[in-house]
Amino acid sequence: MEHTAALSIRSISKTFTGQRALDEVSLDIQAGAVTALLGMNGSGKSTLIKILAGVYAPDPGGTLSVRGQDLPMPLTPAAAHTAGLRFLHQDLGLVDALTIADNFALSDGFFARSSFSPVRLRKEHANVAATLELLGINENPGRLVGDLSPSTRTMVGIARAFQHRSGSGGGAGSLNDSTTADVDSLRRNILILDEPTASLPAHEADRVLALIDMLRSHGGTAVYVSHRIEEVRRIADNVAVLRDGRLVADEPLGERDAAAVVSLVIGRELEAPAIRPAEEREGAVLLEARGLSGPRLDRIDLAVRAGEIVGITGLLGCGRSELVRLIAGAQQPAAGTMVLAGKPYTPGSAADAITAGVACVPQNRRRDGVVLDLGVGENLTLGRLSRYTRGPVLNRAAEKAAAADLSRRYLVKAASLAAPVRSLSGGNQQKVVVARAASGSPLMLLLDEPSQGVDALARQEISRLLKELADDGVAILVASTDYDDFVGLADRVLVLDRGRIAAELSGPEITEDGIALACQTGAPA
Ligand SMILES: Nc1ncnc2c1ncn2[C@@H]1O[C@H](COP(=O)(O)OP(=O)(O)OP(=O)(O)O)[C@@H](O)[C@H]1O
Repeated sequence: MEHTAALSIRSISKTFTGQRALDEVSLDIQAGAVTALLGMNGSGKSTLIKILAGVYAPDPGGTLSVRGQDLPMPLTPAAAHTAGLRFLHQDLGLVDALTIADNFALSDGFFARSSFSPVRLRKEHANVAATLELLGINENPGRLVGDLSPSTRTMVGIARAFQHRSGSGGGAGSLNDSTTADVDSLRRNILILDEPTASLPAHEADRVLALIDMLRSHGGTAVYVSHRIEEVRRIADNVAVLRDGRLVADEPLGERDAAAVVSLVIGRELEAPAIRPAEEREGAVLLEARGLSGPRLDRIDLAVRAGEIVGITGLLGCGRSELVRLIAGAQQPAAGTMVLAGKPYTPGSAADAITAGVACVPQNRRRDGVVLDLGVGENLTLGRLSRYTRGPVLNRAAEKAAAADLSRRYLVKAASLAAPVRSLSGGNQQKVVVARAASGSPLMLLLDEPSQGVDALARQEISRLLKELADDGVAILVASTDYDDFVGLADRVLVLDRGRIAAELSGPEITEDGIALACQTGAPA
């Protein structure tokens, strides 16, 4: 393994209005190794990555160099690309309606030309096939991206980042030009991934990690952002930690266990979660579903008691999210009935569900969970303004105080309550969604992948607040593919398999390994 710096970051700072997101960050990224870039929500990871990508200009004074060569500052996206910096952002930037090969061509500016020439098309397909093969991706370049599994899409996104144009001149687009990747391009470029596995189920994430492993075995260099500590332990050689915009650790991962990595990130030890006494879970049945069916669900019977926390998990396509959507009124069942608090429950929309007392934290927070251009405070109290009005008059002070209280309890890090949600880090946006859903005094709270992109401390805090809600009698249903979400939180975990409940775990059976096994075999460990 080489030990030179592939990328040197020197004195990089970034100030947004009213907020210093990065403060004199200096860091060497070792060549031929995977560096995990860690930090709590809002610590500055994405800001640093956007500076490396040439998307944000840093404050004057900092420098960047790749293999000893200074980069022009402020960096442009084109100069970052020329220097060999390659990025995989969370939204992969792939077009579902196009084939893998067309997506490769699109990013390289070949699209318009290549689509009309059968000769070029064949050649491009062969090149794309070679690139996929080099990275161990067993897919036909002619397949539509929309038909790929989530992990394959991510892997295709990585492969595409490594293509480079080679050719024998004749100008861009000549028949001898081609896009391809070879071992040299894997070694030469630096791959920077911003939470590539955040929305992938654990077993799908494994495939992406294996690909990064393979990249390293070819001598490749990667910077990897993740809140999933087990992944970091598996993949990283080095860890660099940002806290409040400052670099506070830059060292080899060594033999650190998960707790040690977490304390490096949060700056102290994470306390063990409190166990809920059993008597808290003995409420009356609040929601009862019978024969609930939909495109992915097959006659589900389910009862959730007041004060109970029930987990729902399963492998890809098991029907987990559909179950949440049916109960949340976002989708209508093909068959089956539901009863909520003793009354028939047939929500025709999410608004109906909320009126009936069922609140939901949806999976896609940017689309369904927050209004990005409204302030943090307004998002927190959205839909609940009647609480802060007397007659026609809105009591702004009461609304503000309620928003401030929620923001404090859910550890939302924002410049101010007036800051638009768009300016928050991903994890902090998620905390706003959870806080709002939980604050409306629901009878039942549904959460779909609640810890996506949320740091370890906030995750534990959300867990603690969910337990408090359950202690107050709220029925809670948590759908997740991150089995760690259930440990120390759920009273029961239901494992779905092809639309049916295949296993149920409770009490001490609820461990990451126990759930993983039940997901694979359909039976509790
Ligand atoms: N466009 C922006 N305008 C104003 N403030 C911003 C903007 N982008 C980021 N910030 C602020 O900069 C800080 C760092 O945010 P950043 O997105 O880099 O965090 P992060 O470490 O990537 O967090 P997460 O783990 O939640 O994704 C945050 O306090 C955020 O509110």
